[in-house]
Amino acid sequence: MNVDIGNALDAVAQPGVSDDSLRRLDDRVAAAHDRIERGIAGEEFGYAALSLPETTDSDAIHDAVAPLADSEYVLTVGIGGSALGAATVAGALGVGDRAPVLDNVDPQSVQTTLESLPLSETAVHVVSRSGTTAETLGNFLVVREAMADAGVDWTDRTIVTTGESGPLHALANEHALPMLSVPAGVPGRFSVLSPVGLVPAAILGCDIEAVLAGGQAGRNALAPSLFDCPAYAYGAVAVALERRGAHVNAFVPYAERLEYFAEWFAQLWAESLGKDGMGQTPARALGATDQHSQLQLYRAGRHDKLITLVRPRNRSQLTIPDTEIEELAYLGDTGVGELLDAEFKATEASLAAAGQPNVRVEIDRLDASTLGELLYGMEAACILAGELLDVETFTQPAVEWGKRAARGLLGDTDAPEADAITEKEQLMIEADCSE
Ligand SMILES: O=P(O)(O)OC[C@H]1O[C@H](O)[C@H](O)[C@@H](O)[C@@H]1O
Repeated sequence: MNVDIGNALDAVAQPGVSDDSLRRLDDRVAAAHDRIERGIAGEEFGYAALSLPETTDSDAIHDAVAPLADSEYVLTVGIGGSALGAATVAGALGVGDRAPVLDNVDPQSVQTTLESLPLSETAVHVVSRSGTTAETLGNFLVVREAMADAGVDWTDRTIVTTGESGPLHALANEHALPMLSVPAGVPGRFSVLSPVGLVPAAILGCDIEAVLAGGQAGRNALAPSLFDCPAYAYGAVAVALERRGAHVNAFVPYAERLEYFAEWFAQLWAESLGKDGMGQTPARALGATDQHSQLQLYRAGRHDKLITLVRPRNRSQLTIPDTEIEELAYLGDTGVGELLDAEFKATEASLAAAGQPNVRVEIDRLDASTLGELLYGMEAACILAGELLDVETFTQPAVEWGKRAARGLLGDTDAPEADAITEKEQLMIEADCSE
């Protein structure tokens, strides 16, 4: 993974970072790196995520999924970090269409997904560290019922990844289900390089060892200077730009297989850094598609954004045939991939010409190893950013209030937050549809 921060310098962009600021910031990066290395060495909560390429036991994953190796599909039932990692890995490795995810409680979507799957050929991967997340457990109970209705013994087709205790752990024990662990000390959004993110890919025959090797390459690339470490360069520049007014991070992969990666990054960045009145709002986009929608805002809107452009340097080609249409002759005999690369470079230059700060994140080509390096790099960048912002990177207390209010609405009497719902301030504006 390489990172080009040239278009974030104040010679190009406003807000921008000066050479002097980068050098001063690098002293803080060195101190943060020491803190991170101590956290990794001590297997401290959160920092333990950066040991996963070493601590994840891929043999244990293969052993656990062996009974499901004949599956044509893997349905992941989870939410947040317990679903996005799996979707990101499967999508990036080209098996996303065989690895659907139920990570929302939308009845139409759940129904449509279940009706679309041959449940007798589908492995179900239920993922929840706590084992109590309402959306995940609610969906799982629906999936289990659908399997029974289809005459499928759910215990033959279900694998569980969960914490060391809790209702899901107990259920797996009760029914002798294959079970793997959400690594202790690793928040869900940082757990992709563990069974949480790797089980579906393993069932579908992907090279999870190569993903972990890529993660290890990311581990080896950590260094006490942003000028020697792409991940730290990205994290440090993102913080420097946020401090100068870039309160949005528009994350734009130029590879369709990285579309879920943007979703994964959005949770990682928002849930880790959105604290104490700080944090960049992730905006997910896709190149080249969103050049025809959001680019207008990115180029001509407020200078309150960092645009992160992600691309593989090498990609497959698909020849565009010659055409008799004179105005389109320039397309003839080029490749679709070549067109996408041209649009990437043009968009990058367009943003720079408008003084909008942007950073290029590049991998050689999109494969299992570079995916592992990219995931690891963004995790390390996020942890560094958390150190520089001095926030609690690995917790997410703000998400708990709404959960309690929802449970209160559904009858959980220990949740006074629900009262706020009935006491809502109302000013209803209604259309007058009378003729
Ligand atoms: O894995 P679980 O315990 O089911 O948690 C699933 C998700 O929900 C929580 O609310 C957090 O926001 C996420 O960081 C977590 O990944």
